[in-house]
Amino acid sequence: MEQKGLKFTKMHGLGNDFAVIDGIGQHFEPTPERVRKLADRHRGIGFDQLLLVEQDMDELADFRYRIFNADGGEVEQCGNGARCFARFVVDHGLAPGPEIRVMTLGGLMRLRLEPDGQVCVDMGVPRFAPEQIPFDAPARAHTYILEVDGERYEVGAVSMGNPHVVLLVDDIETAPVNILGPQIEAHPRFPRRVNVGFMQIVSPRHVRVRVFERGAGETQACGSGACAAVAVGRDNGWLEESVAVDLTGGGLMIRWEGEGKSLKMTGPVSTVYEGRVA
Ligand SMILES: N[C@H](CCC[C@H](N)C(=O)O)C(=O)O
Repeated sequence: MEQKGLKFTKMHGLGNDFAVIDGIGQHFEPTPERVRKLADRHRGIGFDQLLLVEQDMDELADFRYRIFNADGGEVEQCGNGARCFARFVVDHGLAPGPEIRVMTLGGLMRLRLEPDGQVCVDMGVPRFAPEQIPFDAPARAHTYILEVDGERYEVGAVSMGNPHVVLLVDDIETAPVNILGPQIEAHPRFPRRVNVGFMQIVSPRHVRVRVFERGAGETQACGSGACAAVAVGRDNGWLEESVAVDLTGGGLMIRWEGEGKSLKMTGPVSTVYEGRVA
């Protein structure tokens, strides 16, 4: 008997949770209002982002990887989601793996399923030029002064395909994530808004990060935010090439050789359940 409703798989990367939808085997129109309704944690599926699997029309990649925030906006990148995307397409027989190339609005990414079940994502080259973030600043700098509600903050800014700002804090537990986060997310100097990361440096090889995500609020983990924190930290000479990043939901390993090189992120993936939604 033909089952009704949209088929989805609920997954997460360190508690950053997703509804993953096969847009090849079924039709799904990701309108902002439909995504918002599905994202509702009381009346819908509930998720931080919706990930949509599509064919890559210009054949540069194996798939097109589309990402929608809970607020309905389509965005350029999702690191934790990329790990779930790789697991999903192999588990659903859409690709043999272990290497998978995906095209996102932020560019081409290579994903690799590791023998231990983790996934390594080549997140591409971090982009620091203000116009690439985008960020309203006269020139590229290691840090900038951002005025927020009359206060001045020293921040780093970088694109991982999506825009990130990073602030240093002494103690991640007491970081003003939900006070400063929303204010900076919508700051006028970020024309496409911005993900707001808070980083405590424990050592040059170990940091703790929390992120107030653009279009989703604080999440238990943000893959591109972890990458952005390491990129800014390394760009300022505070961090070494391989860094362990502790997020609320767990840990990622980030490796970045430096300016102009690809940044790599490795971490776990979890599949929670399969479902259908009206
Ligand atoms: N909120 C992000 C998208 C999701 C990123 C995050 N979940 C990750 O793992 O990278 C943005 O608007 O750019």
